[in-house]
Amino acid sequence: MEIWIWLLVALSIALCPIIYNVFFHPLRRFPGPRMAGATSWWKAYKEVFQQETLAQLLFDLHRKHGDIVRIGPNELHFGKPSAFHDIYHGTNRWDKDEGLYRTPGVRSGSFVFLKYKDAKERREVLQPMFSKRSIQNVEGLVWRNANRLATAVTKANAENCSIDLLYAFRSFTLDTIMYFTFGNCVDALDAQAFSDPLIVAMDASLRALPILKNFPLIRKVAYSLPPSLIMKTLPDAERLAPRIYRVRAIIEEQLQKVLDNPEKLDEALHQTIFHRMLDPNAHRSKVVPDSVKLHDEGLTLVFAGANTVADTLLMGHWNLLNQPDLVARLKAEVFSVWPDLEAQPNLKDLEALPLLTATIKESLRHIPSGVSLTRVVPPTGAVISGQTIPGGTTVGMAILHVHQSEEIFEDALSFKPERWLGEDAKQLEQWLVPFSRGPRMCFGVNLAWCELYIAFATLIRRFDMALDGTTAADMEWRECIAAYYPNRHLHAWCQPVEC
Ligand code: HEM
Repeated sequence: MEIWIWLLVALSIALCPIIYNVFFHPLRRFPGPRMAGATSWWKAYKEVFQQETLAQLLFDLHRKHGDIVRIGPNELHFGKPSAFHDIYHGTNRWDKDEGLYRTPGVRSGSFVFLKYKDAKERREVLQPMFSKRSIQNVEGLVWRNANRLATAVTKANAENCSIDLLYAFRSFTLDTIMYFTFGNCVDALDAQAFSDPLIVAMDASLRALPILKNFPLIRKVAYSLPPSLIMKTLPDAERLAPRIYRVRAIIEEQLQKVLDNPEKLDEALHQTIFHRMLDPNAHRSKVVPDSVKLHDEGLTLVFAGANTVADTLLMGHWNLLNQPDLVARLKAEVFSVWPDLEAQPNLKDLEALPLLTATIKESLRHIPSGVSLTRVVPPTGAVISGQTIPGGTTVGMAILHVHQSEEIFEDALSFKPERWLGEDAKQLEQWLVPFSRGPRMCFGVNLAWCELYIAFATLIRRFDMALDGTTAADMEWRECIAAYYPNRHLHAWCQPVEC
């Protein structure tokens, strides 16, 4: 047969799925960009080649196409805030979607378990460590790290340097979650300019996420080789090894220290997460997971717990530093429970402060959560936003579409803590969903709030801060599973207060 006939056959085979997706797929009746319905390459093109955040594009797409937009051959995004509660409802035991949750390259771990059953079993092991009472036991750890943060900021200021607040906050949250997980940490807070190799590596690895998410084959190859092998065999690995391996290698080192010497955990000042992970009685099966599974859990906990809290601190401080009046009122409020610098308050005192609490809520509303948290509709189908959705469809919504909804939040893009102090604040609470909702909602909530109270109070009480030329363009962010900031991000001068 002539070569052109073979080419024609190959082309027809390649076109078959596109023809099916456009003309015969059960989702063909849902509106959206034609290319998005035809092929998953549309999403890949937007996220990888145009480096767009889909959730931001989706504001326009929802305006054009309505409340439901088809953004992949088998995927719908919902834009009406009430749809969030339809999808992430407490009774929905829907699977997480492989397309998104395989991105980190691990198959087990609380965040990435696809099946509710597996997630529930692991949650039974870990959740007791995150209860309000357990978190009271790590309050000391959080204060210690907040004080280390303040010391490092003071030192940098004495050297006439402004502070890279993104890296400073990430160092604080990384040391905290890592110590809480493994009973040891990399001491990122001690690194010059908050640039510990792990902080730099984690930041760089975030930029690879769009490729890893959209190209499963590249992801499989990249993750199939053990990081230790890559680090050993690649010439000049320290400089050349993809940053993502570096992150894994460092976390593996922390875990190995624990596995080699489990009794070392007892030297920690409180119970750690790995105390529980390594206790056979904590598991339903009475068996401790193998070392790969332990590593996967350690990695996902560190990723889930570090950047999210740091992003909230970042967005809060960016907005505060643009509103000096608000900072003055906050300072006065924090001062009321912390008059003497040497006698720091406890978490309970901070939790009673209305303006500080409202500021944290408003910061959580402003976090860059642009990923559609995708779920798979069960075979029986479901009703979402008043529409019947066929079983097997991937559905989701980015939290941003709830938090920036003008239908719910008046002047939604403005940072106004007062909205959480007004008469209708109680009603608004149901629309503050930074930790998501339902059976897969975040179980790090209490730790997150503890870190946020203590870090906000520490910086507000101990420093007079001013922007070091940061502009709105510097604060641009992108996200396809975890946010990163392609520009300069937040830098501020931090002058320690005397008393
Ligand atoms: C402000 C801080 C935080 C925010 C905004 C946040 C947000 C979220 C969100 C939206 C989810 C649901 C993701 C999904 O549906 O796939 C989630 C899940 C999760 N978060 Fe957080 N989180 C924060 C802090 C933490 C902390 C401190 C930890 C501690 C390790 C943590 C651990 C987890 C875990 C393990 C999951 C997966 C739960 C599951 O799928 O069953 N998070 N988080």
